[in-house]
Amino acid sequence: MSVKELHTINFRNLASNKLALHSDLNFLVGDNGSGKSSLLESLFYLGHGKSFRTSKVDSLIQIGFDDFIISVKSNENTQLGIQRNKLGESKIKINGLASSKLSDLAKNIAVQIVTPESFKLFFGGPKERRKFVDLGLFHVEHSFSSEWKLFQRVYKQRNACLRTKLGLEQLDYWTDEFCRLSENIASLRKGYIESLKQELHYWLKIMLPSYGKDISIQYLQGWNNKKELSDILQENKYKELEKGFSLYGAQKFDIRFLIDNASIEHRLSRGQQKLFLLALTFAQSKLIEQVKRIKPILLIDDIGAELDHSSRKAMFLAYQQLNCQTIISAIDRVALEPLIPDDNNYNMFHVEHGQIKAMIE
Ligand SMILES: Nc1ncnc2c1ncn2[C@@H]1O[C@H](COP(=O)(O)OP(=O)(O)OP(=O)(O)O)[C@@H](O)[C@H]1O
Repeated sequence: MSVKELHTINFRNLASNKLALHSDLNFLVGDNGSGKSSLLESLFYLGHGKSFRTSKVDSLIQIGFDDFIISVKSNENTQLGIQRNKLGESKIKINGLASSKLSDLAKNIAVQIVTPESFKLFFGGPKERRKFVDLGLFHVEHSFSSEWKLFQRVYKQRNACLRTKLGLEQLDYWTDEFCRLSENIASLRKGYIESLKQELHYWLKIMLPSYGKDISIQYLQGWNNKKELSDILQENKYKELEKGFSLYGAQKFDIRFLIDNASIEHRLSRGQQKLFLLALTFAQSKLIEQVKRIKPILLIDDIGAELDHSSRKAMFLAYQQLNCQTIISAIDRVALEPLIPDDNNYNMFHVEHGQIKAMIE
């Protein structure tokens, strides 16, 4: 999918803005605090039903208003919209029809983002890495979403037995289910990470050619992979009862990015790490595109941060092969120079005090 028109009302500092987007490449230029990230956030919100910056919906609604609306028309004639109010109530519309599920929106639009905060993938806790992998899996592996929902239900029930110690006779039942679902989910994740690794190498060859072949992703499934999960849980039964929650299982998975067995963050500079993040996101976008009929939309916030001229050029070479609708923001036009195609086939927007205007180049 590519967005033809994006309309925001009362989202952050963006009052009412209607943007006619280019089907390939779009640039947003504006000073600090003008509203660039907010615009990217609005499109991300439509695709994910949540922000990449906050879990507080109130802070997304423009100060002094009660709700916000984000809607898009696609080049394929799909119309999607979401309205969210201060009480946390959402109204979702897909092609004019009301829907009650945020996941229905995500079935129609896939949005990927790289921001200066994306470094959390290396430096943050496992939560960020789990989110990244599961987002890809949600789009690429159809059975993942239902297996994961089921797993979470069983995980909660098992934890309740461990915590309250009231349903100990039921613990064995929930443990069997927990093991079965953990194994299923671990195998889906493992398969996905194998595909991601292969795809990643293609993009690293373009963006980080001198490191590409030495980079690998290590998958840690959430328990020692040389043992059966059921045996581990049996061995640790009293430890888990003492703690009151599950210590092993699919909820505990993590991934590591390595160069010759050393963590990436110790071997690559900040700029190189950003190129790695972009390569990873491009790889994920490509996998999503291969499986879904919907092409992902790629958002890159503050491209100038961390990347020098030649890194931005390398990113542009890769972008040209990606063939996804992309919106890139920067503080000034100079930061965008290595990315601007000679054929003028792009749209440029200027953002100022929450107002977005198309610029004639
Ligand atoms: N709910 C809200 N209502 C009104 N204004 C808001 C709200 N939330 C945030 N803002 C303001 O919106 C402005 C735009 O923020 P945003 O992060 O989009 O800027 P930006 O253009 O991406 O800046 P930078 O280049 O510094 O990243 C900020 O000044 C912020 O204080």
